[in-house]
Amino acid sequence: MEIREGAVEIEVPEQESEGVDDAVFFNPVQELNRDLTVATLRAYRDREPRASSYLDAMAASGIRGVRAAADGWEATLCDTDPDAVALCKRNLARNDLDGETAQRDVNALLHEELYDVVDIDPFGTPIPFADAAFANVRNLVCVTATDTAPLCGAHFHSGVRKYSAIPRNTEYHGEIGMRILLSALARTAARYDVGVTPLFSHATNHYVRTYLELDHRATDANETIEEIGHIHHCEDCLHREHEHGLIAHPPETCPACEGNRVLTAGPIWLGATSESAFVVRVGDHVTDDMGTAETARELTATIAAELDRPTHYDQHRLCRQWGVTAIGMDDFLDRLRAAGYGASRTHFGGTTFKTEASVAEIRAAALDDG
Ligand SMILES: C[S@@+](CC[C@H](N)C(=O)[O-])C[C@H]1O[C@@H](n2cnc3c(N)ncnc32)[C@H](O)[C@@H]1O
Ligand SMILES: [Zn+2]
Repeated sequence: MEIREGAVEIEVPEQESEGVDDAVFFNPVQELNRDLTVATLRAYRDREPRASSYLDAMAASGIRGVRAAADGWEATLCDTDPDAVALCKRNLARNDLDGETAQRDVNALLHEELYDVVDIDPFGTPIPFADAAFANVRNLVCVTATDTAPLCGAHFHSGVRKYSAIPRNTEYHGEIGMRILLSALARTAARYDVGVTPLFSHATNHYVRTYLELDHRATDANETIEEIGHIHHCEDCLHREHEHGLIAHPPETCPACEGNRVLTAGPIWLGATSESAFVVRVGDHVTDDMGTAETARELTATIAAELDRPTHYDQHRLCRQWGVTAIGMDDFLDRLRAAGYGASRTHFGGTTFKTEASVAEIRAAALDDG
């Protein structure tokens, strides 16, 4: 079956063959992820014009690598599966594009060749590929993680094992998952004296995606580690606070309600998960030939406007807690702003928001009886 994505035409396995064990993988639902990848690579080239080589580390049909090659990247498409590599070759040829292919374990390839950009898009967790990527790549590491249940704390022990961190299943679990992933990636990079700056990160129910710019000095790695710490969350009143540092000092009781059901998550990434100006550029590089252009533009606009805070709130969850009726989000955010607090929507959900106000301050500012 042929499909068109962006500027290229790609042969992909028939959808009916999904149940066939050895079919080359293709997921049409990841089109948004791929469109945003193309836009991010364009924005990144504006930022770092010397970056030219792109490794599609787990290529499957090769759709990412082919789209990057069509945009002028020197693309290498790697997969362990010989059928996938054969399909990658056909898809490059179908679009008259040059590009290398490699039937290799990408961890081995990364230790032999130097690339400016690597795209890690595995089944489940990316952690088995993180060491080779951070030890060897020059500029940018793009990562998808589809194991959201371990990341968010829904599969607690699996999360602890894979990410060497304690996740917590709070009402902002999507953000916890993103920050647990960033923490594990940042700590891995630091082992190679590499610092990371998240340029753009987004989360859906199905996956987390992040783009990390690398800096190759020990001092950069030290600065990265300073962005790591812990979040303390009260299950009784939803108060939360954070502290930087690798050692956690959880309060014995909640400072807001004095309850004793305080959960601690970490080590977790507390720094910015995206760079706002860069995300605006990503949105500018979304083009009308992309099937998800509208969604991609909306998502980048929302993320670019998000306040830089380590957790977010959900108005509906708070209102349930307080036994009051929720109001429209615009009104709700206006009330917070009128009371002097910064407030923004987030991409984690339609009723979610970020603010520096505490739960008690939000209640006072946003409730009619406040
Ligand atoms: C989720 S799919 C990739 C999807 C593809 N990037 C896309 O956008 O459609 C994961 C691929 O990784 C390949 N793979 C698994 N382990 C690998 C390894 N160690 N090195 C290279 N490829 C690997 C699998 O054969 C599979 O084709
Ligand atoms: Zn409390």
